[in-house]
Amino acid sequence: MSIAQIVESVVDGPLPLRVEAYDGSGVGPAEAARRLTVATPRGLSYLATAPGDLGLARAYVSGDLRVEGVHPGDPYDLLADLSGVRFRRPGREQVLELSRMLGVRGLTPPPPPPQESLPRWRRLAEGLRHNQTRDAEAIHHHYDVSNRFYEMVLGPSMTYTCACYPAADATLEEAQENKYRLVFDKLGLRPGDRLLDIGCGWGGMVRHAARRGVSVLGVTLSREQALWAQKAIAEEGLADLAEVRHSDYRAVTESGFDAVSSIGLTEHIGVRNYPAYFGFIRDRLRTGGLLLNHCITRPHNRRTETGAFIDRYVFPDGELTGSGRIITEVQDAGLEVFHEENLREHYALTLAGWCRNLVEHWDECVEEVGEGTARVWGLYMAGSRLGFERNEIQLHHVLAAKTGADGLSGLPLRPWWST
Ligand SMILES: C[S@@+](CC[C@H](N)C(=O)[O-])C[C@H]1O[C@@H](n2cnc3c(N)ncnc32)[C@H](O)[C@@H]1O
Repeated sequence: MSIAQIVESVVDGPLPLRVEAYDGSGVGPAEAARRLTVATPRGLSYLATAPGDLGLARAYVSGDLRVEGVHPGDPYDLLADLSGVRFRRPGREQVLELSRMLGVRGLTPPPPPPQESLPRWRRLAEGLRHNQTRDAEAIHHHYDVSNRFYEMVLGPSMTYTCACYPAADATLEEAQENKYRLVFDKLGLRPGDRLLDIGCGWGGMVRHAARRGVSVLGVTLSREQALWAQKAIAEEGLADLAEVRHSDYRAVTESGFDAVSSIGLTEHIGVRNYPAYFGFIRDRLRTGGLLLNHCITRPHNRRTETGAFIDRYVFPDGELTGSGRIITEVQDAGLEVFHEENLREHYALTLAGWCRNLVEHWDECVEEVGEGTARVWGLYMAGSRLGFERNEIQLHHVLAAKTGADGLSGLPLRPWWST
Protein backbone atom coordinates (compact mmCIF):
# COMPACT_ATOMS: atom_id res chain seq x y z
CA MET A 1 0.00 0.00 0.00
CA SER A 2 1.36 3.48 -0.89
CA ILE A 3 1.13 6.60 1.28
CA ALA A 4 -1.28 8.14 -1.25
CA GLN A 5 -3.54 5.06 -0.97
CA ILE A 6 -3.60 5.41 2.81
CA VAL A 7 -4.48 9.12 2.47
CA GLU A 8 -7.22 8.27 -0.03
CA SER A 9 -8.70 5.65 2.30
CA VAL A 10 -9.04 8.08 5.24
CA VAL A 11 -10.44 11.02 3.25
CA ASP A 12 -14.20 11.14 2.91
CA GLY A 13 -15.05 12.73 -0.46
CA PRO A 14 -12.92 14.45 -3.11
CA LEU A 15 -9.61 16.12 -2.17
CA PRO A 16 -9.49 19.82 -3.14
CA LEU A 17 -5.68 19.75 -3.28
CA ARG A 18 -2.91 17.45 -4.51
CA VAL A 19 -1.07 15.30 -1.95
CA GLU A 20 2.22 13.63 -2.81
CA ALA A 21 4.70 11.65 -0.75
CA TYR A 22 8.34 10.63 -0.63
CA ASP A 23 7.47 7.12 -1.81
CA GLY A 24 6.52 8.63 -5.20
CA SER A 25 2.77 8.19 -4.77
CA GLY A 26 0.18 10.96 -5.25
CA VAL A 27 -3.54 11.58 -4.89
CA GLY A 28 -5.90 14.47 -5.72
CA PRO A 29 -6.25 16.65 -8.82
CA ALA A 30 -2.92 17.10 -10.63
CA GLU A 31 -3.92 20.65 -11.63
CA ALA A 32 -4.93 21.72 -8.07
CA ALA A 33 -3.77 25.21 -7.05
CA ARG A 34 -2.11 23.84 -3.93
CA ARG A 35 0.12 20.83 -3.42
CA LEU A 36 1.18 19.15 -0.15
CA THR A 37 4.19 16.86 -0.10
CA VAL A 38 4.94 14.49 2.77
CA ALA A 39 8.66 14.79 2.17
CA THR A 40 10.12 12.47 4.82
CA PRO A 41 9.24 9.49 7.05
CA ARG A 42 9.47 11.89 9.99
CA GLY A 43 6.69 14.00 8.41
CA LEU A 44 4.57 10.88 8.02
CA SER A 45 5.17 9.91 11.62
CA TYR A 46 4.12 13.40 12.83
CA LEU A 47 0.91 13.11 10.84
CA ALA A 48 0.23 9.54 11.95
CA THR A 49 1.00 9.86 15.64
CA ALA A 50 -0.76 13.18 16.32
CA PRO A 51 -3.65 13.30 13.88
CA GLY A 52 -5.36 16.68 13.58
CA ASP A 53 -3.94 20.17 13.81
CA LEU A 54 -0.94 19.31 16.02
CA GLY A 55 0.56 16.64 13.74
CA LEU A 56 -0.08 18.74 10.67
CA ALA A 57 1.54 21.75 12.29
CA ARG A 58 4.56 19.77 13.49
CA ALA A 59 5.19 18.33 10.04
CA TYR A 60 4.67 21.72 8.36
CA VAL A 61 6.77 23.75 10.79
CA SER A 62 9.67 21.30 10.66
CA GLY A 63 9.63 21.41 6.84
CA ASP A 64 8.77 17.68 6.59
CA LEU A 65 5.46 18.61 5.03
CA ARG A 66 6.11 20.88 2.04
CA VAL A 67 3.53 23.17 0.57
CA GLU A 68 3.34 24.70 -2.89
CA GLY A 69 0.82 27.31 -3.98
CA VAL A 70 0.77 29.42 -0.78
CA HIS A 71 3.27 31.68 0.94
CA PRO A 72 4.36 30.36 4.37
CA GLY A 73 3.59 33.80 5.81
CA ASP A 74 -0.04 33.42 4.80
CA PRO A 75 -1.16 29.80 4.28
CA TYR A 76 -4.82 30.90 4.44
CA ASP A 77 -5.84 29.26 1.11
CA LEU A 78 -4.27 25.96 2.15
CA LEU A 79 -6.13 25.98 5.47
CA ALA A 80 -9.36 26.89 3.69
CA ASP A 81 -8.82 23.86 1.39
CA LEU A 82 -8.09 21.58 4.34
CA SER A 83 -11.05 22.82 6.36
CA GLY A 84 -13.35 21.32 3.71
CA VAL A 85 -11.79 17.84 3.97
CA ARG A 86 -13.63 15.24 6.07
CA PHE A 87 -11.64 12.34 7.51
CA ARG A 88 -12.63 8.79 8.35
CA ARG A 89 -10.96 6.69 11.03
CA PRO A 90 -8.20 4.60 9.44
CA GLY A 91 -8.97 0.88 9.29
CA ARG A 92 -6.83 -1.83 10.92
CA GLU A 93 -5.11 -2.55 7.62
CA GLN A 94 -4.00 1.07 7.16
CA VAL A 95 -2.75 1.32 10.74
CA LEU A 96 -0.69 -1.85 10.33
CA GLU A 97 0.72 -0.58 7.03
CA LEU A 98 1.65 2.78 8.57
CA SER A 99 3.27 1.00 11.53
CA ARG A 100 5.28 -1.13 9.11
CA MET A 101 6.38 1.92 7.06
CA LEU A 102 7.48 3.78 10.17
CA GLY A 103 9.06 0.76 11.78
CA VAL A 104 6.98 1.06 14.95
CA ARG A 105 5.02 -1.65 16.73
CA GLY A 106 1.55 -0.09 16.59
CA LEU A 107 0.23 3.43 16.33
CA THR A 108 -2.72 2.97 18.63
CA PRO A 109 -2.57 5.59 21.42
CA PRO A 110 -2.25 4.30 25.00
CA PRO A 111 -5.59 3.62 26.72
CA PRO A 112 -7.05 6.57 28.67
CA PRO A 113 -6.79 6.45 32.47
CA PRO A 114 -9.80 4.86 34.19
CA GLN A 115 -12.84 7.16 34.22
CA GLU A 116 -12.88 7.78 37.98
CA SER A 117 -9.34 9.14 37.96
CA LEU A 118 -10.03 11.61 35.12
CA PRO A 119 -11.80 14.36 37.17
CA ARG A 120 -9.01 14.18 39.78
CA TRP A 121 -6.33 14.38 37.12
CA ARG A 122 -8.09 17.36 35.46
CA ARG A 123 -8.37 19.21 38.78
CA LEU A 124 -4.69 18.62 39.40
CA ALA A 125 -3.72 19.81 35.92
CA GLU A 126 -5.90 22.91 36.25
CA GLY A 127 -4.40 23.74 39.61
CA LEU A 128 -0.98 23.80 37.99
CA ARG A 129 -2.05 26.35 35.37
CA HIS A 130 -2.26 30.07 35.97
CA ASN A 131 -0.09 30.55 39.00
CA GLN A 132 2.07 33.67 38.65
CA THR A 133 5.28 31.76 37.79
CA ARG A 134 3.69 29.61 35.11
CA ASP A 135 1.82 32.60 33.62
CA ALA A 136 5.09 34.54 33.43
CA GLU A 137 6.69 31.64 31.52
CA ALA A 138 3.74 31.35 29.13
CA ILE A 139 3.84 35.09 28.39
CA HIS A 140 7.61 35.04 27.96
CA HIS A 141 7.23 32.19 25.45
CA HIS A 142 4.91 34.19 23.23
CA TYR A 143 5.65 37.88 23.69
CA ASP A 144 9.38 37.97 24.19
CA VAL A 145 10.05 36.41 20.77
CA SER A 146 11.61 39.59 19.36
CA ASN A 147 10.38 43.19 19.34
CA ARG A 148 11.82 43.64 15.85
CA PHE A 149 9.76 40.67 14.61
CA TYR A 150 6.58 42.15 16.10
CA GLU A 151 7.39 45.54 14.57
CA MET A 152 7.44 43.92 11.15
CA VAL A 153 4.26 41.88 11.66
CA LEU A 154 2.10 44.33 13.62
CA GLY A 155 3.24 47.52 11.91
CA PRO A 156 3.88 50.93 13.52
CA SER A 157 0.91 50.78 15.94
CA MET A 158 2.53 47.75 17.68
CA THR A 159 -0.96 46.61 18.58
CA TYR A 160 -1.58 42.92 19.01
CA THR A 161 -5.35 42.80 19.26
CA CYS A 162 -8.36 43.17 16.99
CA ALA A 163 -8.57 46.52 15.20
CA CYS A 164 -11.85 48.30 14.45
CA TYR A 165 -12.21 49.06 10.74
CA PRO A 166 -14.13 52.28 10.05
CA ALA A 167 -14.54 50.96 6.47
CA ALA A 168 -13.53 47.71 4.76
CA ASP A 169 -10.82 49.50 2.77
CA ALA A 170 -9.25 51.25 5.80
CA THR A 171 -5.61 50.42 6.50
CA LEU A 172 -4.52 48.33 9.48
CA GLU A 173 -2.95 51.45 11.01
CA GLU A 174 -6.17 53.48 10.64
CA ALA A 175 -8.20 50.63 12.09
CA GLN A 176 -5.90 50.25 15.14
CA GLU A 177 -6.02 53.99 15.80
CA ASN A 178 -9.80 53.83 15.47
CA LYS A 179 -9.94 50.94 17.99
CA TYR A 180 -8.00 52.96 20.57
CA ARG A 181 -10.31 55.93 19.90
CA LEU A 182 -13.33 53.66 20.42
CA VAL A 183 -12.03 52.26 23.73
CA PHE A 184 -11.06 55.77 24.92
CA ASP A 185 -14.49 57.17 24.02
CA LYS A 186 -16.45 54.25 25.50
CA LEU A 187 -14.58 54.81 28.75
CA GLY A 188 -15.60 58.49 28.60
CA LEU A 189 -12.04 59.55 29.41
CA ARG A 190 -11.19 63.23 29.87
CA PRO A 191 -7.93 65.11 30.58
CA GLY A 192 -6.96 64.61 34.21
CA ASP A 193 -8.63 61.19 34.51
CA ARG A 194 -6.70 58.10 35.67
CA LEU A 195 -6.68 54.96 33.53
CA LEU A 196 -5.32 51.50 34.36
CA ASP A 197 -4.55 49.42 31.22
CA ILE A 198 -3.94 45.78 32.18
CA GLY A 199 -2.13 43.60 29.66
CA CYS A 200 -0.87 46.76 27.94
CA GLY A 201 1.46 45.13 25.37
CA TRP A 202 3.78 47.68 23.79
CA GLY A 203 1.77 50.52 25.33
CA GLY A 204 -0.47 51.54 22.40
CA MET A 205 -3.49 52.35 24.59
CA VAL A 206 -1.27 53.92 27.24
CA ARG A 207 0.23 56.37 24.76
CA HIS A 208 -3.11 57.05 23.05
CA ALA A 209 -4.65 58.08 26.38
CA ALA A 210 -1.60 60.03 27.63
CA ARG A 211 -1.54 62.10 24.41
CA ARG A 212 -5.06 63.20 25.38
CA GLY A 213 -4.09 64.32 28.88
CA VAL A 214 -5.07 61.15 30.77
CA SER A 215 -2.76 59.80 33.43
CA VAL A 216 -2.17 56.10 32.63
CA LEU A 217 -0.61 53.09 34.27
CA GLY A 218 -0.04 50.12 31.97
CA VAL A 219 1.13 46.66 33.10
CA THR A 220 2.46 43.80 31.06
CA LEU A 221 4.00 40.50 32.04
CA SER A 222 6.39 40.71 29.08
CA ARG A 223 9.73 42.32 29.85
CA GLU A 224 10.49 43.03 26.18
CA GLN A 225 7.18 44.78 25.73
CA ALA A 226 7.69 46.90 28.84
CA LEU A 227 11.18 47.98 27.71
CA TRP A 228 9.89 48.87 24.24
CA ALA A 229 6.91 50.79 25.69
CA GLN A 230 9.05 52.70 28.22
CA LYS A 231 11.37 53.83 25.44
CA ALA A 232 8.46 54.91 23.23
CA ILE A 233 6.91 56.87 26.13
CA ALA A 234 10.21 58.67 26.81
CA GLU A 235 10.78 59.46 23.13
CA GLU A 236 7.31 60.95 22.81
CA GLY A 237 7.77 63.04 25.98
CA LEU A 238 4.80 61.39 27.72
CA ALA A 239 6.63 60.26 30.87
CA ASP A 240 4.78 62.77 33.08
CA LEU A 241 1.49 61.05 32.33
CA ALA A 242 2.31 57.52 31.23
CA GLU A 243 3.97 54.61 33.03
CA VAL A 244 4.41 51.04 31.84
CA ARG A 245 5.39 48.45 34.44
CA HIS A 246 6.79 45.00 33.88
CA SER A 247 4.54 43.27 36.32
CA ASP A 248 1.73 40.81 36.80
CA TYR A 249 -1.53 42.76 36.85
CA ARG A 250 -2.30 41.11 40.22
CA ALA A 251 0.59 43.07 41.75
CA VAL A 252 -1.03 46.47 41.10
CA THR A 253 -2.11 47.92 44.45
CA GLU A 254 -3.18 51.42 43.42
CA SER A 255 -6.92 52.03 43.27
CA GLY A 256 -9.45 54.80 42.61
CA PHE A 257 -8.99 54.65 38.83
CA ASP A 258 -11.63 56.36 36.68
CA ALA A 259 -11.39 53.54 34.15
CA VAL A 260 -9.78 50.17 33.47
CA SER A 261 -9.10 48.87 29.97
CA SER A 262 -8.26 45.22 29.40
CA ILE A 263 -7.48 44.63 25.74
CA GLY A 264 -6.59 41.04 24.92
CA LEU A 265 -5.68 39.91 28.46
CA THR A 266 -8.74 37.84 29.45
CA GLU A 267 -7.72 35.03 27.05
CA HIS A 268 -4.67 34.39 29.27
CA ILE A 269 -6.47 34.35 32.62
CA GLY A 270 -8.18 30.96 32.71
CA VAL A 271 -11.97 30.83 33.08
CA ARG A 272 -11.93 29.56 36.67
CA ASN A 273 -9.95 32.68 37.62
CA TYR A 274 -12.54 35.12 36.22
CA PRO A 275 -14.14 35.87 39.63
CA ALA A 276 -10.75 36.92 41.01
CA TYR A 277 -9.90 38.82 37.82
CA PHE A 278 -13.12 40.85 37.62
CA GLY A 279 -13.06 41.29 41.40
CA PHE A 280 -9.56 42.74 41.10
CA ILE A 281 -10.77 45.21 38.44
CA ARG A 282 -13.77 46.22 40.57
CA ASP A 283 -11.46 46.94 43.50
CA ARG A 284 -9.17 49.15 41.39
CA LEU A 285 -12.08 51.35 40.15
CA ARG A 286 -13.56 54.32 41.96
CA THR A 287 -17.32 54.27 42.42
CA GLY A 288 -18.76 55.29 39.04
CA GLY A 289 -15.60 54.13 37.20
CA LEU A 290 -15.85 52.15 33.95
CA LEU A 291 -14.36 48.90 32.63
CA LEU A 292 -13.89 48.06 28.95
CA ASN A 293 -13.09 44.36 28.52
CA HIS A 294 -11.98 43.40 25.00
CA CYS A 295 -11.46 39.67 24.42
CA ILE A 296 -11.70 36.71 22.08
CA THR A 297 -14.70 34.53 22.82
CA ARG A 298 -16.47 31.41 21.59
CA PRO A 299 -19.96 31.47 20.07
CA HIS A 300 -21.07 29.32 23.06
CA ASN A 301 -20.45 29.65 26.79
CA ARG A 302 -18.57 26.46 27.56
CA ARG A 303 -14.99 26.70 28.76
CA THR A 304 -12.62 25.59 26.00
CA GLU A 305 -8.92 25.35 25.52
CA THR A 306 -7.51 26.94 22.40
CA GLY A 307 -6.53 23.71 20.59
CA ALA A 308 -3.41 21.55 20.70
CA PHE A 309 -1.38 23.48 18.11
CA ILE A 310 -2.08 26.95 19.55
CA ASP A 311 -1.52 25.68 23.11
CA ARG A 312 1.81 23.99 22.29
CA TYR A 313 3.33 26.43 19.81
CA VAL A 314 1.63 29.79 20.26
CA PHE A 315 -0.26 30.75 23.44
CA PRO A 316 0.38 28.23 26.22
CA ASP A 317 -2.53 27.92 28.68
CA GLY A 318 -4.96 30.18 26.79
CA GLU A 319 -8.65 29.56 27.44
CA LEU A 320 -11.83 30.85 25.82
CA THR A 321 -15.51 30.96 26.63
CA GLY A 322 -18.55 32.91 25.40
CA SER A 323 -19.55 36.55 25.84
CA GLY A 324 -22.50 35.36 27.95
CA ARG A 325 -20.10 33.85 30.48
CA ILE A 326 -17.96 37.01 30.47
CA ILE A 327 -21.03 39.18 31.12
CA THR A 328 -22.22 36.84 33.88
CA GLU A 329 -18.84 37.02 35.61
CA VAL A 330 -18.67 40.83 35.26
CA GLN A 331 -22.11 41.07 36.86
CA ASP A 332 -21.27 38.57 39.60
CA ALA A 333 -18.26 40.72 40.47
CA GLY A 334 -20.75 43.51 41.20
CA LEU A 335 -20.29 45.62 38.07
CA GLU A 336 -23.21 46.90 35.98
CA VAL A 337 -23.06 46.01 32.27
CA PHE A 338 -24.12 48.84 29.98
CA HIS A 339 -23.09 47.73 26.53
CA GLU A 340 -21.51 44.93 24.57
CA GLU A 341 -20.59 44.48 20.91
CA ASN A 342 -19.03 41.83 18.71
CA LEU A 343 -16.17 42.83 16.39
CA ARG A 344 -15.70 39.31 14.96
CA GLU A 345 -15.28 40.28 11.32
CA HIS A 346 -12.86 43.05 12.26
CA TYR A 347 -10.49 40.44 13.68
CA ALA A 348 -10.48 38.52 10.38
CA LEU A 349 -9.46 41.74 8.61
CA THR A 350 -6.81 42.47 11.26
CA LEU A 351 -5.27 39.01 10.88
CA ALA A 352 -5.25 39.34 7.09
CA GLY A 353 -3.30 42.59 7.62
CA TRP A 354 -0.74 40.91 9.92
CA CYS A 355 -0.29 38.05 7.42
CA ARG A 356 0.26 40.60 4.62
CA ASN A 357 2.96 42.23 6.74
CA LEU A 358 4.60 38.87 7.46
CA VAL A 359 4.66 38.00 3.75
CA GLU A 360 6.07 41.42 2.87
CA HIS A 361 8.89 41.13 5.46
CA TRP A 362 9.32 37.34 5.22
CA ASP A 363 13.09 37.17 4.66
CA GLU A 364 13.85 39.64 7.44
CA CYS A 365 11.42 37.88 9.80
CA VAL A 366 13.06 34.50 9.10
CA GLU A 367 16.45 36.06 9.76
CA GLU A 368 15.17 37.52 13.02
CA VAL A 369 13.34 34.52 14.55
CA GLY A 370 14.14 31.52 12.34
CA GLU A 371 11.98 29.87 9.72
CA GLY A 372 10.16 27.55 12.16
CA THR A 373 8.85 30.41 14.32
CA ALA A 374 7.93 32.52 11.28
CA ARG A 375 5.97 29.53 9.91
CA VAL A 376 4.20 29.01 13.24
CA TRP A 377 3.05 32.65 13.18
CA GLY A 378 1.89 32.43 9.56
CA LEU A 379 -0.03 29.24 10.35
CA TYR A 380 -1.70 30.46 13.52
CA MET A 381 -2.62 33.89 12.13
CA ALA A 382 -4.10 32.46 8.90
CA GLY A 383 -5.91 29.73 10.87
CA SER A 384 -7.30 32.29 13.33
CA ARG A 385 -8.53 34.43 10.44
CA LEU A 386 -10.45 31.42 9.15
CA GLY A 387 -11.83 30.82 12.66
CA PHE A 388 -13.18 34.38 12.90
CA GLU A 389 -14.62 34.22 9.38
CA ARG A 390 -16.40 30.94 10.13
CA ASN A 391 -17.76 32.15 13.48
CA GLU A 392 -15.76 29.62 15.48
CA ILE A 393 -14.36 32.52 17.50
CA GLN A 394 -15.59 36.05 18.13
CA LEU A 395 -14.36 39.28 19.69
CA HIS A 396 -16.46 41.00 22.31
CA HIS A 397 -16.29 44.38 24.00
CA VAL A 398 -18.09 44.53 27.33
CA LEU A 399 -18.54 47.93 28.95
CA ALA A 400 -19.47 47.99 32.64
CA ALA A 401 -19.61 50.46 35.51
CA LYS A 402 -18.94 50.25 39.23
CA THR A 403 -22.32 51.71 40.11
CA GLY A 404 -22.67 53.08 43.63
CA ALA A 405 -25.18 52.04 46.29
CA ASP A 406 -27.46 54.93 45.28
CA GLY A 407 -27.77 53.44 41.77
CA LEU A 408 -26.77 56.67 40.08
CA SER A 409 -24.50 55.83 37.15
CA GLY A 410 -23.97 59.43 36.07
CA LEU A 411 -23.80 58.16 32.48
CA PRO A 412 -25.61 59.73 29.50
CA LEU A 413 -28.91 58.07 28.59
CA ARG A 414 -27.72 56.84 25.19
CA PRO A 415 -24.28 55.62 23.98
CA TRP A 416 -21.98 58.63 24.06
CA TRP A 417 -19.36 57.48 21.57
CA SER A 418 -19.46 57.37 17.82
CA THR A 419 -19.19 53.84 16.43
C1 LIG B 1 -2.65 39.97 23.16
S1 LIG B 1 -1.58 40.96 24.11
C2 LIG B 1 -2.41 42.51 24.00
C3 LIG B 1 -1.51 43.68 24.22
C4 LIG B 1 -2.16 45.05 24.07
N1 LIG B 1 -3.27 45.27 24.96
C5 LIG B 1 -2.56 45.31 22.63
O1 LIG B 1 -3.75 45.54 22.38
O2 LIG B 1 -1.68 45.28 21.77
C6 LIG B 1 -1.89 40.41 25.78
C7 LIG B 1 -1.13 41.15 26.85
O3 LIG B 1 -1.50 40.63 28.13
C8 LIG B 1 -0.34 40.59 28.94
N2 LIG B 1 -0.57 39.68 30.05
C9 LIG B 1 -0.95 38.38 30.03
N3 LIG B 1 -1.05 37.89 31.29
C10 LIG B 1 -0.74 38.92 32.13
C11 LIG B 1 -0.68 39.07 33.54
N4 LIG B 1 -0.95 38.05 34.35
N5 LIG B 1 -0.32 40.29 34.04
C12 LIG B 1 -0.03 41.33 33.23
N6 LIG B 1 -0.09 41.25 31.88
C13 LIG B 1 -0.43 40.06 31.34
C14 LIG B 1 0.75 40.18 27.97
O4 LIG B 1 2.02 40.46 28.51
C15 LIG B 1 0.36 41.06 26.78
O5 LIG B 1 0.90 42.34 26.96
